[in-house]
Amino acid sequence: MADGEKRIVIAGAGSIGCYVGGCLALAGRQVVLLARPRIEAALRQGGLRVSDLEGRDRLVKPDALGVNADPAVALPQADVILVTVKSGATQEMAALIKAHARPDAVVISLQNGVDNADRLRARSGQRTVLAGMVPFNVVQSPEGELPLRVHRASEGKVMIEDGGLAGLLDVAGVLDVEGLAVETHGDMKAVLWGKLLMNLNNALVALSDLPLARELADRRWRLILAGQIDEALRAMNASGIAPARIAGLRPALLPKVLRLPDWLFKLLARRMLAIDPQARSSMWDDLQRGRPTEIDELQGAVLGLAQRTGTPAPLLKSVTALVRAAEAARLGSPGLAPEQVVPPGASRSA
Ligand SMILES: NC(=O)C1=CN([C@@H]2O[C@H](COP(=O)(O)OP(=O)(O)OC[C@H]3O[C@@H](n4cnc5c(N)ncnc54)[C@H](OP(=O)(O)O)[C@@H]3O)[C@@H](O)[C@H]2O)C=CC1
Ligand SMILES: CC(C)(CO)C(=O)C(=O)O
Repeated sequence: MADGEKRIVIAGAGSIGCYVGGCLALAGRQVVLLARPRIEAALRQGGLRVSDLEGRDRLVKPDALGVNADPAVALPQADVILVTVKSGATQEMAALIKAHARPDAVVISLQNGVDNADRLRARSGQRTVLAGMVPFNVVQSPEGELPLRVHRASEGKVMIEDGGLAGLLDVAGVLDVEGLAVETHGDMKAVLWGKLLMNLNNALVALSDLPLARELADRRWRLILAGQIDEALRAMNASGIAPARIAGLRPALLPKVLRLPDWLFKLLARRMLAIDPQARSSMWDDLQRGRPTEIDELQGAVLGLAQRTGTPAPLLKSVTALVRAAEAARLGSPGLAPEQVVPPGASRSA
């Protein structure tokens, strides 16, 4: 079977799943979106609108979309399964894949966090599982809007583990299509830890209620992000983890760039600030929808390293506690000011 004919199942059609699945369907790939009934109904009724920062705005008509809410129907069709559920649902999705997918289906995690591919590997049977990393943010239209719209609000290439599947699957050949740039990478561990450094900002966006571009433009928030990254780099260094470059920058330079005055940051960090004014973070989406966040897989992963290596992490602890409180309150983003996030006595510029 030619790579372009492989059947791709999107396991968890939300923001990332609908964006990736929509681009693939528009490129003529055979795609089935495994969705919750609410999203299934919206897609069947209005189709899927897929737009991006570069000005593309395309519609996949309802009859051109494969969508199903039943894993027993969707998963057995897959040659390739792209897992796009939040980390808290990885285990459940792994069990569904084990129960319903063909043994030769290749599973690819397109999730944040550093160990979702390992979780899938451990629980989805003997299948080949590859780690992936999505660098861009996707904004989903408010519930009820038809057609459901997913907008890629920033840029970047999706990285997927070079799995040495010679002859079996040319990952980039299947997935690299218009609107979705995909490349393989030989060291996904470094890529995922590098991405996690940037994802430490997801919580700040979620706590502040600010769009990402406005939050990053404010040095008071950048100092908190820089402080978290310092703590994370110390814990990673003590654990022998070397994160990959982020937004073209060596990780050690990130805190320095983030601490620059606003005017200089805006000048030098143009690539980091190329973001749609509406984009926030996936953790903000979770707080707004009253769902559990990925704080355990993001700040929590670094806190685990810090605890094991005895490196201090007061800012990461404070941010984690605030996100947990907001999750428990289920009132959406608490709209905190930067001063409310820094623990008493701690320095943002540590
Ligand atoms: N959003 C973004 O911009 C970015 C997200 N990411 C990462 O990508 C991953 C996915 O995030 P995102 O797309 O935002 O998440 P979403 O919550 O928007 O999408 C996940 C979807 O999967 C659904 N789902 C969960 N379990 C099942 C199931 N068993 N069967 C069918 N559907 C299911 C969820 O429904 P329900 O909620 O009802 O359970 C939800 O609709 C996360 O790890 C995130 O961190 C990475 C980069 C950017
Ligand atoms: C915002 C972005 C793209 C980077 O932090 C992200 O990964 C998310 O929203 O989860």
